[in-house]
Amino acid sequence: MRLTRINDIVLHHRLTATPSEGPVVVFINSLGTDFRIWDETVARLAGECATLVYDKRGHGLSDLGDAQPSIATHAADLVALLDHLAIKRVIVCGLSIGGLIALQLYASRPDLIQAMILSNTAHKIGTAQSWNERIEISETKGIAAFADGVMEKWFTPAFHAERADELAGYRNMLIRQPVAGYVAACRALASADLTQTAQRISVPTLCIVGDKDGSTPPALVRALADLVPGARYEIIDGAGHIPCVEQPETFTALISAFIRSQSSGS
Ligand SMILES: O=C(O)CC1=CCC(=O)O1
Repeated sequence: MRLTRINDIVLHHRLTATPSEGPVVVFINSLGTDFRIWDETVARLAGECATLVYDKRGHGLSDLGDAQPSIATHAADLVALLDHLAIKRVIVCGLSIGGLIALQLYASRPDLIQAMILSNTAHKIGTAQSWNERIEISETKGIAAFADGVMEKWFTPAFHAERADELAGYRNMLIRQPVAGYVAACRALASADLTQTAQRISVPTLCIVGDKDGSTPPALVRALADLVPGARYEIIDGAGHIPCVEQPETFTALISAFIRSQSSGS
């Protein structure tokens, strides 16, 4: 693990050893999570490609900074992190708000992106009203006031019934998230619309969604895939909003095949 000052904030990140060949895949986490959500994916990809995970600004161990960050601020942080690590080209995999950051990275620095994996995300997520309501409850009552509702969106009923310990742990991850960082991300989401960027993408793109995603449902992710020229669209059965946690084997198999197809050019 590394803690590095970038763009005037400390960013928490971890780069696995770079194999001599093969791409670097960078993973961008979702609202209210930190980079531990990628643990199973990173472990399964070991030996196949290098992986970079990091806690975006205001999440996990990373600082928030003084000003309200936009999606563009988050993308600029990733540009600076890649620069710091001397990484010139990546396959970017963004979950939810992480997908918006990936799209923004493409808008500002397409030269850095070899291919994109957009998991459980969309060109626009929620409405200004829905995010403002969440901000208000976060600031007045705390994240715990709506955490159970969020868990219903993140994970399927089967996960709730059969994996109670993991559910408790991920609920803890959400409610221990600093409110200021959470609210700042909600504000960034409220004004983000990456529709035009999605329409301009000219790198191979894979869109993934859980069949029971309550935050970015299949129809919304399908709409994103329809915007991106030539994008592939895959549904993972038995997953909610965070398939890398709920169905890591299927999730990794999908992205692994996509990564291999980038190396072989198929
Ligand atoms: O918390 C949620 O509802 C899920 C979510 C929306 C944007 C994001 O990053 O996570």
